[in-house]
Parts: sequence; structure tokens; C-alpha cells
Amino acid sequence: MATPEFAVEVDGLRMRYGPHDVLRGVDLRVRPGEVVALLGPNGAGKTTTVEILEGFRKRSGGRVAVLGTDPDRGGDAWRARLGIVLQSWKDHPYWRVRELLAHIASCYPRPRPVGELLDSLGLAEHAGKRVQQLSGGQRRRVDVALGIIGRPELLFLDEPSAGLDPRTRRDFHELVERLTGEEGVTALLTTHDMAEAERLADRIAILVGGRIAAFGTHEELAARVQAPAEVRWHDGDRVRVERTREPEQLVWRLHQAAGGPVPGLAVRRPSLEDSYLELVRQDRADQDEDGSGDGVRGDRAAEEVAA
Ligand SMILES: Nc1ncnc2c1ncn2[C@@H]1O[C@H](COP(=O)(O)OP(=O)(O)OP(=O)(O)O)[C@@H](O)[C@H]1O
Repeated sequence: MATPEFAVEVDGLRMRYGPHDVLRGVDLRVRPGEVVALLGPNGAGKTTTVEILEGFRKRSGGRVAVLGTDPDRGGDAWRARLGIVLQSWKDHPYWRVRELLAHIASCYPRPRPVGELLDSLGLAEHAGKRVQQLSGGQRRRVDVALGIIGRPELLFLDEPSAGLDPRTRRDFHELVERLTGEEGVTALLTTHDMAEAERLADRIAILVGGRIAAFGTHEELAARVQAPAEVRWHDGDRVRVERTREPEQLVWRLHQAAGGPVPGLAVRRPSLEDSYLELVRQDRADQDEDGSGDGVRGDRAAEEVAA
């Protein structure tokens, strides 16, 4: 079987719940080995999109191929190539962790060894506990273990680190980096955590108004919205702050005026959060201009930021 050019290929995806249009023509392409973060406000349709890609939800329209297969027609062999970390694992509360992992492992042709998984996710000391006895963060690690146990080629992570403490979150990020870096796993993650998206994702897609409003690297998104940088310096006893789209020019002028090093100089480039908030704001402004106020965004096409 030929390897498809894209691990995920979505064209004009539409989803309607009753009278409510949630997805209005989503276009998205994820290359093999790439990590893409899908960001968007609450209710934007991120989980809906991911569930359609996983084959759990039937779409209203559009074309979708995941590992070269339409999820509506994906069989067991196709499903075994996917890893899914859902928002929360609520099944099997009475199972003990090791038994649950061993049971799920038996469903896959080439599972990871359970002991190795328990160790790498810091679950070894909890292996004999029932799932219902675990804390929220420990249960989240079980969710992750279940998602990667079958050595997936493509991993879906829906708000993977929600509820994890900082240490566990860092361990989890390192695990995802190992999977995607060393094992070449492709990943699509939804998150509200900008630092997580910035750290893990090669490219970031912003879903708003039922479409992908922007898709690119963090730097490309920043360039697209032209969010200003913040320059701070000390002027005698005072701290001066200026926001500018041309920080190099300002710094050059400050150096010339000071005739040497500028005391307390700091330049803060726009963060992913700045870019994200600006893109969401622009989209809302477009909607207001359309006068629709219901998320319809005229005929502006989803736009991929040029590299
Ligand atoms: N089964 C359903 N029936 C009707 N409406 C639904 C259903 N599932 C989701 N929706 C609606 O579709 C919209 C998108 O929901 P979805 O959960 O996909 O958003 P999300 O971007 O994942 O949100 P969040 O960031 O809050 O998790 C919401 O308005 C939600 O109420």
C-alpha cells in the first residue's frame, strides 16, 4: 500500500448539529511525522473535528482521509494504527491498572510491553490499584498509556495535559517529544494551553468561526497578525515600555541616543497567545462586519500562512 502524502487530509469539512452549523468548510493537512496543534475558543468544534477524524462521528459534508482512509469506512486494521487519548477515560473503574493495560494491549497486533509503559509513565507504583482509586493526574497517565499502547502511527490527543500538575505535564511533554521525535509518530492535539502548543507543535491551526482561520508555525502566525513586540528599558529612574512592530529600529535609536548599552533593555516578541487572541479578535470583527454574528465569515477562504 502506497504511503499517502498526508497523514490527515481534510477538505471542506462540514458539521451541522440540528440547525447549528459548527464546521463550515475546514481544510487541514498534516504531514507524516508532523505535530499539529488545533487551537480555538470553547465550542469552536475542535473535539467534533477530532472525533470525525477518529471515525467516532459522522460528518455532514466534505472529504476526509486519515492515513489514506475515509474514517467512515475505516476497519479494525486502520483503527489499530491510531492512538487516541480522549478527554477522560471513564470506563473500567474497577479494573486494576496493569490488568486494564494488558487487556487493551491484547487487542493490538504489536503492543508496547506493559511494564515498559508503566515505568515510562510513572505508573509502576500504581499498577495494582483500581482505576477508580487513582487521582485525576494518575488517571490521565492511564489515558495516555492506553493511547500509545498499540504503537500508533497517528496519535490524537484531546486536551492531553488538562489537570496534570507541572511536573507530570513536563514528563508528559517529554514523552510526546520522544514519540514524535524518535519514533516518528504523527500527532494532532487540541489544547487551550499555548505553552504546550508552542512546545510540542510544528504547526498550529486556529479553528474559529467554523473554519481554519490560520495555519502555520508560531513565527508565521505572529508575522500574519503583525502583533507588536514590547520593548522595555530604563530611562533614569523610570521604566519605559513601547509596543512596536519594528523593535529593531527602536532598539537602534535607543542605542544611538544612549551612546552605548541601553540600561535594562528587554525585547519581548509576540507570544503565541498574543497571535492567537489577535486572530480570534480579527475573526470576530469580520463576523460583525458581515452582520451575521453567527460565525459565518463571508467568502474568505481558510488561509495557510506561506512559509
Ligand atoms: N452531540 C452534539 N449535539 C449537539 N451539539 C453538539 C454536540 N456535540 C457538540 N455540540 C456543539 O458543537 C459545538 C462544538 O463543540 P466541540 O465540543 O466540538 O467544541 P470544542 O472546540 O472542542 O470546545 P471546548 O474547547 O470547549 O472543548 C458546541 O457548540 C457544542 O455545544
